[in-house]
Amino acid sequence: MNLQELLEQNDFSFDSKFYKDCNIFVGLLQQWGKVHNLSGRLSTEDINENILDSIYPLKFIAEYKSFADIGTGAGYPGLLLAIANRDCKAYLIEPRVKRVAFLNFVKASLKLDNLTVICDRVEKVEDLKVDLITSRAVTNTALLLDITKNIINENPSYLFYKGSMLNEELEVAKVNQNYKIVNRNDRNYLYIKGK
Ligand SMILES: C[S@@+](CC[C@H](N)C(=O)[O-])C[C@H]1O[C@@H](n2cnc3c(N)ncnc32)[C@H](O)[C@@H]1O
Repeated sequence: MNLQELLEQNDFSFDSKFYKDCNIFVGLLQQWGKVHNLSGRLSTEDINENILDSIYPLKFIAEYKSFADIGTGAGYPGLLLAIANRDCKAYLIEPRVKRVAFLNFVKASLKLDNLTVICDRVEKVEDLKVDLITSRAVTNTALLLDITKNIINENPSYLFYKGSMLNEELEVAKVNQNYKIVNRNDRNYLYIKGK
């Protein structure tokens, strides 16, 4: 099944530019990934599944004008969210130089003018305020809430891509705001909504 069929099966409808951009991303990741060990699985099928995982929350999260993705690695989820919505300001925060070089290469190749890649650990980032924080496979919820304090607007929302340990993490993090968990296969998306 190709990417368009996979996404349409999940009730998404994107224009042809989105699919063209994604295909370029897939090709670049497969080229760079072999040389630089950017991401574990590089088959088109695995990358397509990661693309779906990255953008799936667009079904249920509220609109946002800006977001920062913490620890984007080879692109998930922040790069795909930036491709899917070119009207919002996207910041990808990633300290590893080779990964940052790859993200900037994709940015230039796709002319993603809405995207800024920051080569640093999020704790060290200054002079940035965003509406939404996203993160997948970086650290636990409590720590994510703590290390992103510097870069949030007054009413931030959070979207964390989690697995099965989410309930324990929620207890530790003492999340008592308005939140919801959306489940898809082994994935639990934690969405903490700003006021
Ligand atoms: C396991 S990878 C996950 C990459 C991507 N989010 C994914 O799901 O495929 C974790 C990434 O987080 C980055 N990272 C770790 N600590 C970080 C921090 N404090 N601030 C920003 N990025 C961080 C690492 O460099 C690494 O690329």
